[in-house]
Amino acid sequence: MNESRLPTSSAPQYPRYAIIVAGGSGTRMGTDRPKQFLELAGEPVLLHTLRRFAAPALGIRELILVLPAEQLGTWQELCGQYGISIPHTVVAGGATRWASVRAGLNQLAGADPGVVAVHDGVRPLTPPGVIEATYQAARNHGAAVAAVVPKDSVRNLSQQGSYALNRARLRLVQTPQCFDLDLLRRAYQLPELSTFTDDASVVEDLHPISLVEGDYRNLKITTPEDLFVAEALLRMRDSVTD
Ligand SMILES: Nc1ccn([C@@H]2O[C@H](COP(=O)(O)OP(=O)(O)OP(=O)(O)O)[C@@H](O)[C@H]2O)c(=O)n1
Ligand SMILES: C[C@](O)(CO)[C@H](O)COP(=O)(O)O
Repeated sequence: MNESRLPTSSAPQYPRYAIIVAGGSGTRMGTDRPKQFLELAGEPVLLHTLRRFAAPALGIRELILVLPAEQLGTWQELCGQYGISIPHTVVAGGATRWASVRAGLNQLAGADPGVVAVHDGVRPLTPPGVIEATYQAARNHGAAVAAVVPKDSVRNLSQQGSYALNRARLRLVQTPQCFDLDLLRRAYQLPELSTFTDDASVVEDLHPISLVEGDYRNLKITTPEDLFVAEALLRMRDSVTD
C-alpha cells in the first residue's frame, strides 16, 4: 500500500480519480470477517475490485480505498499476504456509506479538477467497458451511474396490499457512479438524509443523473449465495473482462 500514482497507458485528457468504499461491516453476509476481505477465487474480494480500477487503460490518477477504522490492520496484513502492490491511499470510513464516501472525498481536497468514480468495494466483477463508459458520460454530462433493466416483475407495497409497477420505467442502479469532482464535493457538503442509498441520490437535487448501461455480471456481494455466483462468473474467465 502506498500513495504513488497509478501507471496509465494512454491517459485521458482530464484527471480521473476513484473512491472505492469498503467501510461496511457486512451484516447481511453474517460472517465474522467483513465480506470485502473474504476470499473469492483465492483472493480477497477487495483485491479483485482494486485491480479492476488499477487497469492502466482507465488512466486513473489516484485510487482512494475507504476501510472500516478498526480494520486498517486487516488490510495491511492482506496486502503483505497477497503481495498487493497496486498504488492506493487508505482512509478510515464512517458509520454509513455516505460518511465513508465523504471521508474518501476529503482525501481529494487538493486534487485538480476532474472526474471521480465512487465504487462499492464489494462489486469485484465490474467489466472495464462499464467503468470507462461511466467516466466518459460523467465527463460529458457531469453525473452518470451504471444501471440495468430489472429482470423480475416488481410490485409496490400499498395499504391495500400491493400493485404492479411498469418495469420498463425502472432501473436497478449499480456502481461505478461518476461525477465531476467539484459537483460531488458540493453535494457531500449538504447534510446526510436517511433516504440516501447511493451517490446519485446525494447529487440529484443539484444536477441531473445520466444513466449508463450497466451489466448483470456487476453484482454486489451482499449475501452468501452472491459469493458462489461471483466464483462461477470468474471461472468463466473472459466473461468479465470485456
Ligand atoms: N459505513 C459504510 C457502509 C458501507 N460501505 C460500503 O458501501 C458498499 C455497499 O454497501 P453494502 O453492500 O450495504 O455493505 P455493508 O454495509 O458492509 O453490508 P450490510 O448492509 O449487509 O451491513 C460496500 O462496499 C460497503 O463496504 C462503507 O464504505 N461504509
Ligand atoms: C450503491 C449501491 O450499490 C447501488 O446499488 C447500493 O445502493 C448500496 O446499497 P446498500 O444498502 O449499501 O447495499
